[in-house]
Amino acid sequence: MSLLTLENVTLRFGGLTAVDALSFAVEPGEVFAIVGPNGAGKSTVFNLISRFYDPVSGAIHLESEDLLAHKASDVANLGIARTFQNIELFEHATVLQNLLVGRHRHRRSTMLSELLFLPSVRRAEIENREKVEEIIDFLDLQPYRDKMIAGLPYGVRKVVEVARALATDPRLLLLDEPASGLSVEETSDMRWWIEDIRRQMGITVLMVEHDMGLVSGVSDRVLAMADGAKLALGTPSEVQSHPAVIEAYLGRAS
Ligand SMILES: Nc1ncnc2c1ncn2[C@@H]1O[C@H](COP(=O)(O)OP(=O)(O)OP(=O)(O)O)[C@@H](O)[C@H]1O
Repeated sequence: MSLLTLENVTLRFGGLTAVDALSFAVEPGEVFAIVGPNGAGKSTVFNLISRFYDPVSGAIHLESEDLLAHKASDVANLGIARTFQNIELFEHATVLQNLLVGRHRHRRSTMLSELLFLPSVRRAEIENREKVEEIIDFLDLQPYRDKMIAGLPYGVRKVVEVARALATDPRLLLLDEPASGLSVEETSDMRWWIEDIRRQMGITVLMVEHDMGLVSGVSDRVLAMADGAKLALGTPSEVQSHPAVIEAYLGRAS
């Protein structure tokens, strides 16, 4: 069974059809990229999956779970985590604190049990700390562990955002332009992080990305969109050589 399925999903902003009868499925364990010119509808697709927007028609499933029956606040509990195009972290908190916030959904305690600091609360706290330390090590964030986000270089913040998403223990990780604003070297590091997240953590990755080097290097399959609709779907090389894709990019450039 596919991990994520979109069937005939349409979303309009007033008269503009931002996503137009779009269907695709993401298989467990794959890295799946969505590419397309500015305004193609890529971020809107992420916002639909995250339940920020309600489609006017169509269906979205996480395995057999009807995502449209859930609110945005349920999405993390279902196992979907995301990063944002414009990094969204708590600026005046440390890396460690930001990651612990990411663990929030794993807190099953009540306020009373927390006040009494019951053994179950203590155990959960230790488990959360261990998980967060594991992610800090995994993404080489040890040197920044106790640093405030506000003072960190942009490239490090991008990695912290990925770390915070991983702290929720997702089955599906949505990365919104993971390479935007990164240097060539940082983009290459990001490629290896994505590869490791898939291979070592077994997490399925769905990303929106403009950097075709990163997309080709790390993706199993690519969906190319324009004007809210599917232009092509296949391996990176199939999609890059697809006439409709070439036309869409050259058309916008000219
Ligand atoms: N909240 C909104 N209200 C109105 N129109 C919107 C809204 N969000 C997006 N749009 C429009 O919907 C279309 C798709 O936008 P979207 O941001 O999904 O594109 P994108 O492919 O992610 O572009 P980019 O690569 O520039 O981020 C665009 O025409 C955009 O102007």
